[in-house]
Amino acid sequence: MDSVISVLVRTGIGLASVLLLAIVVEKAFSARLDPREPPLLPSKLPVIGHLIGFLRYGSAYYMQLCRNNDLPIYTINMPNGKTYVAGSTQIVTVIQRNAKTLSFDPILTIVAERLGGITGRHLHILREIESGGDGAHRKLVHAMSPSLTGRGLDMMNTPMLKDLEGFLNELEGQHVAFDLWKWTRHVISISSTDAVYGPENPYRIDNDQYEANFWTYESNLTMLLVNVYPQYTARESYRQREWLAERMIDYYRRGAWKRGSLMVQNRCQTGLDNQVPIEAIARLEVPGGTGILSNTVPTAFWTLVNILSRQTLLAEVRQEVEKVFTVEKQPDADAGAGAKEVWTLDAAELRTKCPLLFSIYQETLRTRASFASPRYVLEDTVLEGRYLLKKGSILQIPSASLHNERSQWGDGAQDFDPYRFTQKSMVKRSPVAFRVFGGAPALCPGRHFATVEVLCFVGMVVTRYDLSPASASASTSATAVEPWILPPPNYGNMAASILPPLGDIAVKVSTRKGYEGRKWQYKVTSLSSEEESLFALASEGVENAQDSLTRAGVGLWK
Ligand code: HEM
Repeated sequence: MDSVISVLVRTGIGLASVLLLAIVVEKAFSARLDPREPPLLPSKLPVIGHLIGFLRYGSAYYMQLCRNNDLPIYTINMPNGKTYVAGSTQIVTVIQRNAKTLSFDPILTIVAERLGGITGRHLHILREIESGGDGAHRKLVHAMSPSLTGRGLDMMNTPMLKDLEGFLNELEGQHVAFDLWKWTRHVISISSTDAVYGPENPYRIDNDQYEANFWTYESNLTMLLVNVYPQYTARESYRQREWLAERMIDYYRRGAWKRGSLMVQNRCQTGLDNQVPIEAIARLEVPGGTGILSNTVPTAFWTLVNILSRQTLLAEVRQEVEKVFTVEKQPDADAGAGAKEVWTLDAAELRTKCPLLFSIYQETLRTRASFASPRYVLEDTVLEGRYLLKKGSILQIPSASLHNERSQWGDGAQDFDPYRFTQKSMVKRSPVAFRVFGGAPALCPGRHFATVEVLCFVGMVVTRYDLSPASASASTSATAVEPWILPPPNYGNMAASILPPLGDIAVKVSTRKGYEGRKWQYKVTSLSSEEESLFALASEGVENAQDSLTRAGVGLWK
């Protein structure tokens, strides 16, 4: 008994000492804060309180802090140093004007080293110039943008849509319940990566083994990012990373990249021109998979279930999308002397003539985004003449707090309103209020590709099929009707800006009555430059985007 008491007493003294030490450190930290720096936001548990919040909720934690505080920008104390959190459109507008000193590039280096496993001389070549490197990684990223618009985009859309066609045809033969999340993940993973990597797509290796290993790696990045002897502390994801890297190195060494998309070719050629060894180019593709897939897959999933779970909305979307199909009769051997109807969905028309579907897509992104854009402060920077950001600190911009700002989105800012982007809003909105694809200097180059893919996937699924939830008890019954219960987001995922669901969602599928026996296909037509600017969204030539959207009658901005 005595020994139990003495253990309790010792533990109590130990905890009290740790707490005391933490309070002293926190006090010392606040004393070091320059009065011009954003105000300090203490955590309930000194020193590690914010870290615990971050580990629990990921980037969504920054949004929660913003929601509970009225400050446009503040400072929090993290074990790795000072972090500023900017959560108002007003301050983010100013931040974007300071893109030279508030840089994304050191983050690219962290990604290359910790998530790609690149070290030594190879890392030095990639590292940002401001930290003494050769700056090649930024060049590789810049090389992507031109190949993800115009002809390069069409070249990727063609195989991606061909794959979608095949996967969606297979659903006709699906007579047992299946997990809608895992199915969507597989369909989008293979369709996207076939488009990116071409006929020798590594994701298809060994019966899609690369795909399976990639998702295990992707969902366990935290300890790799922490980077303390990752071979021991992040054993599983470290092993997956190396396995994935080996396959990518093989793809590049064989020259398979020359048969891939313009995006892959441009990246690789730019790397070679800048003395980046082929092994390092290949290794970058491992975390590169998170760029291509980690947001597109959940966006496709949530957009789809946002529609399927609302019967009236589903009927409206079907009516809208059906109008853009062209229908032709084709002689059909299976139908004897009869002819088969061929229903063709033009990807460009879907993008420009379906304002409701496009609105639901944007609203899904707005309400589901939980990402914080990280920026590294390269030089002391003063915002609005009053907030000093000190060199060497990290700045986080949680998009979700901008997406919930009532001055920008009105009283229903937190509600999912499928019609939000179809109307001319009465609220005058800042261009940075919608920040799903980030902003200068790191605006997402893949947004056009992702937009086409998600709209085409969702538009075709809802037109062809009835999908309904199947509970475990009724999973094989064709008649039971279950209410949709959407899974919660997985806050533990560090890779995604649009969080994946936590858990399964079993559904059953059948071809819609009256829609059987048709042939379904997509058609790729190029976007006009005006149409492309529909997808410019936030921050990319903000003024131009706003003009084009207004001309096109899309109520994104006012
Ligand atoms: C719905 C799908 C997608 C969403 C929501 C999304 C979102 C984002 C966000 C929030 C950022 C960070 C920007 C910042 O920090 O300001 C980003 C960057 C990036 N994304 Fe995407 N993304 C999507 C699809 C894609 C696709 C399909 C690709 C590639 C084909 C891609 C490639 C990239 C790259 C390379 C960057 C880094 C840009 C830079 O450093 O300049 N993304 N994306």
